[in-house]
Amino acid sequence: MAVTALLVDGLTVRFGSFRAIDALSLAIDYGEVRAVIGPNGAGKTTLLDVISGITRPKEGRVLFDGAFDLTQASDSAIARAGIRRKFQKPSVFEGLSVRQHIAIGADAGFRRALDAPALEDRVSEVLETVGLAGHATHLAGELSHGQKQWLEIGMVLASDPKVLMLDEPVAGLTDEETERTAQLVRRLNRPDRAIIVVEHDMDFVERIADRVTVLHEGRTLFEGPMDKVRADAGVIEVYLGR
Ligand SMILES: Nc1ncnc2c1ncn2[C@@H]1O[C@H](COP(=O)(O)OP(=O)(O)OP(=O)(O)O)[C@@H](O)[C@H]1O
Repeated sequence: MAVTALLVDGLTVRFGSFRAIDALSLAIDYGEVRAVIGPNGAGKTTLLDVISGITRPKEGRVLFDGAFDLTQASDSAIARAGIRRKFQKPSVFEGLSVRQHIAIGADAGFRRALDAPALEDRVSEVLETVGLAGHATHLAGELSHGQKQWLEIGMVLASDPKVLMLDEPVAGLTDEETERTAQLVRRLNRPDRAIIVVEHDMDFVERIADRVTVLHEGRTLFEGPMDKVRADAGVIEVYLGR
């Protein structure tokens, strides 16, 4: 039986009189990669902002593990609970090494305190996972755009997240980098982790997502596997056919 990681329940976010999220309800399970797609302004980033504790809703709840209402918690408490996000634009520290970045991610985020050897092991494991082991001593400023994206994913991963949110992870990447990112996201999938990806690249979404939620005007227009999403007349009309 699938276990729900996040339950979004009757969520409404208003900016003035405009409803960016409109009575939205959805559930995201542990063990799944969920893509959230939809046209510009559909409310995708706003949803991630609510889950991260950056934006407060007007109504509704977001329950983590069935009990912890994220809409009542601070962004730091949410991060400490293991709900982590990679923002759209990479913002690495150009003068720090790749290894230092991952160590910061592990040190700042890991839910169990790690002693020095365990921290080293964790950093090496993450470097291997994100494909940057060969660049460990390089400065972040020397990395390509794609490598910076993987470095940021590595920083988040180093904290051992239970919920991992990726906002447009392949924007601006080459086809080869996109393919490597798809393989990486699938590797990050685990039974005790939920992964949420907001992305406009539909071929990438097809490669990574177990299920897809299509948002339109702050509501769910369609939810299901990508082949059903591609075939849905409503989704084609408001998004895919454009
Ligand atoms: N702080 C804000 N103040 C006013 N309006 C906002 C604010 N943040 C978002 N909005 C509006 O809410 C709507 C949803 O925005 P959001 O960024 O969530 O969309 P999105 O689906 O992520 O779009 P995109 O694909 O372009 O990133 C948009 O119309 C946007 O202009």
